[in-house]
Amino acid sequence: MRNWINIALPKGRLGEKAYDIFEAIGYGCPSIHEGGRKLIFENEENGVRYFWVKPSDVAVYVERGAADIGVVGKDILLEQSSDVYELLDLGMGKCRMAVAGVKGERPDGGHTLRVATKFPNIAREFYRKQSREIDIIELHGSIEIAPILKMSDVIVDIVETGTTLRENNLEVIETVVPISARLIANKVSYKFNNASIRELCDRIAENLEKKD
Ligand SMILES: Nc1ncnc2c1ncn2[C@@H]1O[C@H](COP(=O)(O)OP(=O)(O)OP(=O)(O)O)[C@@H](O)[C@H]1O
Ligand SMILES: O=P(O)(O)OC[C@H]1O[C@H](OP(=O)(O)OP(=O)(O)O)[C@H](O)[C@@H]1O
Repeated sequence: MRNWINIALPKGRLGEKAYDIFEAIGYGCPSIHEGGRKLIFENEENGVRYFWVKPSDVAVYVERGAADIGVVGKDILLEQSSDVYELLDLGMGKCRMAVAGVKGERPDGGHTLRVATKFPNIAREFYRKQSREIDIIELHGSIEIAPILKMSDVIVDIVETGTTLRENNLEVIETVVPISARLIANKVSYKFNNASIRELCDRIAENLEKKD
C-alpha cells in the first residue's frame, strides 16, 4: 500500500512559494494549478497530497497529524506554542515582529501600556520579560489604526517593507523577533515515517544551499 505524504500549505502570501519548494524537489502535483475552489490535491505518481489551509491553521493540521508536514511562519509557531518539530528555516516570508507607535511619540513608562495586536501571546511574553504591565487589545487586522485613534499606545505586529507603518505615520520602536517561514513536521509522522521526511527535508535543504 502506498505511503502518502500529506502536506499543509498556507493559502495567501506564502502559498505559491511554499508549493514551488516542494515541486522543485520532485513532489509536484500538476492538478494544483487547476484553480477553482478545491482544497485537496494529490498526485498518485509520487504519493503527495496537498491541503490548502489558512496560514494560522497550518500548525494545527500538523500538530494533530492530519498533515505530516507543513509550511508556516515562525510568528504562528510562537503565538500558538505548537507542539511540532521545526525542521528547516525556508528563508522566505522574511519579516519581523515589532513594537510600533505613532511617529515621534514614545509611551511613558508610568501607566499600563495598551497594546493592540493579532499576537497576544507573543506580546505578553515580550513584555513579561521586561516586567512591563500591559493591557492587550486583540484585533484581527488593520492593527495600525489602533494607535492613530488613541485606542492603544503601541501595536505589536508584523513589519515587512515598513510601508504600512510609513503610510500611517507610525514607526518601529523595537524589534521583538525576526520571522521567516519554517518547514514543520508532526512528531509521530516524523518518528514512523522518518526516512521519507528526512529525505524530503535534506533535498529542500540542498536546494536552499544552491540558491545561497
Ligand atoms: N507583510 C507581511 N504581513 C503578514 N505576514 C507576513 C508578511 N510578510 C511575511 N509574512 C509571513 O507570512 C505568513 C502568512 O501571512 P498571510 O498574510 O498570508 O496570512 P494571514 O492573513 O496573516 O493569515 P490568517 O488568514 O490565517 O490570519 C505570516 O504568518 C508571516 O509569517
Ligand atoms: O511592512 P509591510 O510590508 O507594510 O507589511 C506589514 C503589514 O502587512 C500585514 O498586514 P496584512 O496585509 O496581512 O493585512 P491585515 O491588516 O489584514 O493583517 C501586517 O499586519 C502589516 O499590516
